[in-house]
Amino acid sequence: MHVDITAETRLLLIGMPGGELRLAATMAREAGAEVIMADQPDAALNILRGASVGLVMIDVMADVAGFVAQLRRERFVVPVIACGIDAPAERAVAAIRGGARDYVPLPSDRMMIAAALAIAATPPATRVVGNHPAFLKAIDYAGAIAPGSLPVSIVGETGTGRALLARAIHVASGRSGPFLAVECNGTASVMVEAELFGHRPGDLAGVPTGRLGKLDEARGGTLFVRDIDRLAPETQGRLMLALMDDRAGFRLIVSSACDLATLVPTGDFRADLAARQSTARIDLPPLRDRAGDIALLAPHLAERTARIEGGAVRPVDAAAVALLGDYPWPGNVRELEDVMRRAVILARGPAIGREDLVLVDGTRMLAIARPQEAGVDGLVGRTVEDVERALILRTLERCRGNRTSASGILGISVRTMRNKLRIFVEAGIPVAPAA
Ligand SMILES: Nc1ncnc2c1ncn2[C@@H]1O[C@H](COP(=O)(O)OP(=O)(O)OP(=O)(O)O)[C@@H](O)[C@H]1O
Repeated sequence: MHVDITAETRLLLIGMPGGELRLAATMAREAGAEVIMADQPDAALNILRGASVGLVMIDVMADVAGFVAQLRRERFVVPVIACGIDAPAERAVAAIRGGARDYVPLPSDRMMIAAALAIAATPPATRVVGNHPAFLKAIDYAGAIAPGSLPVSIVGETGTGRALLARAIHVASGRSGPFLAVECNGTASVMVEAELFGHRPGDLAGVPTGRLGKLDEARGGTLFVRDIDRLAPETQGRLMLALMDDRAGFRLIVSSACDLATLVPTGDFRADLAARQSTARIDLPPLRDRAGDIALLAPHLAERTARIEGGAVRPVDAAAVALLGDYPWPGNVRELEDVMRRAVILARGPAIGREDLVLVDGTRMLAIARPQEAGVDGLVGRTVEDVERALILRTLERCRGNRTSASGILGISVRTMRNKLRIFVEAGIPVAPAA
């Protein structure tokens, strides 16, 4: 089972009292997992109003759709997974249609259920792997500023390990409070506001109850705001006001795709918030710029998934590492992690080999590998313009339409890239849609 539970790990389980699920949850809790239990969706909502939860698991026989609808009404952003023991397939389908992110069939053995719940409620590993000089510089700096409460911004492309580093800073800081995360990218601003600031009873139409915001809940701990460059201007203002209050009592770490200062002149980001948050800025390099780290990361990620999700722990052979090093990784370490998760399942031999490496759409990495011998000779006879166009389109395709990653690989600005693509489109040449 893989669930991206961002930074929080507290698991809320909704299951009938006396049922197998509840008994297993008690066992998982006794073994040290952070599991909160509720008998009914209503009781679960009450818990959510007062405490942050990273993941909700709900018995598929409960009213999943009704529960998810109420979560939306109250603007909660939390993944909901339906689960059941020998449940009929229609219930699972209905749960997904009702808004559950996934359905997880649980084993019938109570010990096994307890183990599955314990995994879901285990904090993600904070081991940070890599030894490229630019990466080490970032890690050393993070270690140096971890103690205390200096505001930190972590700048890097998606999947470069920004959340992992934020958590590592929190752990190294020794702060006793919780580590809580708020996601800005792809989350409606009303939802982000509710997550950050909570609301009082009656503030939301049709919702008589109030709810605690993460700003209050993070007291004594760390609040991690992911992709803060996507935060709406009004919310930036509210956040800045809250931060000016001396009693805030939490450390704010943010991640963004670019240096916040560069967004100030265009009016996309508040100057005061950018300045405050840039007290310490850590730049995480994209994976393609530290391809040497793949030799360390690939086996680490394969072993981690094998241990968490089950599967044999196999080494990664040298040819596979070479093939991985040849790919541009638009999704960075997260994408590599996903490739290794599939490889753990696919591998049959003594080691993970090239044939076990598959992209998200099922394309084998071997099939798209750059022919090593083609070289410049193969280009003789073609015009520079023609070769440039082919290179741009192919790189864009490999980056699945992501303009920023493709232009980074090509060493041109996003603006130049967009201009070129516009010219291609005008000439009737098909261009991969923006990711
Ligand atoms: N240097 C690293 N060592 C070990 N694991 C890593 C490293 N960098 C990233 N990971 C793993 O890769 C995955 C993605 O990392 P993370 O969530 O921190 O990325 P991110 O930059 O916050 O991106 P996004 O916002 O898209 O999630 C996580 O599972 C994380 O544990």
